[in-house]
Amino acid sequence: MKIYDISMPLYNGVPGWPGDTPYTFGLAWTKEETGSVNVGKLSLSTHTGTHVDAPFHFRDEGKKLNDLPLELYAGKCQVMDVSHMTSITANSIKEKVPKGTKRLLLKTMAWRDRSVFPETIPHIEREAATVLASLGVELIGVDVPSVDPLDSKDLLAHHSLLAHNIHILEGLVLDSIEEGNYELIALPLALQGSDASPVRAVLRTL
Ligand SMILES: N[C@@H](CC(=O)c1ccccc1NC=O)C(=O)O
Repeated sequence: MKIYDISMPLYNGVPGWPGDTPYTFGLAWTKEETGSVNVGKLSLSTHTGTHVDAPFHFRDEGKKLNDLPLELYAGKCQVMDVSHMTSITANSIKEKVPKGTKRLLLKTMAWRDRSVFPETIPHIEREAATVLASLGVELIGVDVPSVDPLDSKDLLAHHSLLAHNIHILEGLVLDSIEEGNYELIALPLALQGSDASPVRAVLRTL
């Protein structure tokens, strides 16, 4: 069965949220030093590359990563092309998303040059969260670093999605993925108490 990798490759210098901990990988021990093995060492933000946000990221009382069910991140999903939109509106969701969609990935194509952090991205409008919830959506994924505008302080989309119990997956790579139905697997690491986690996100055809 074909697996489509929809994760950002991680490498030294991969762009991250401005000012956040840079991603670095190197060898802590080399085979020459140990006589037997190479051993890598990572330094990274929980928001590195393709990642899930736990509610604790933007709400002190919010659930932490290990409080969230893994079922959210594995199962049937729909990919919807929104590449012509500057923001994701309630109407566009109403028109295109069938009732009963539990996981929805939005292909905005707004982050074209992945070697630099984007300057502007489309965001999800507050009213769209209400419509998403009424359709049964529990997980929303985007191919940009945030569901809010990058300079947002109130994080309206994050909060309105959470108010409807909709969880967030960010930084997907959907360039070669066509609209349609797939199986998603994007499991977070078992980071106890965390606000977020990088994931290896993949799609499989049904
Ligand atoms: N809330 C944004 C991310 C965010 O705000 C952020 C991510 C990493 C490091 C710092 C951040 N924000 C403010 O300092 C998001 O999850 O889309």
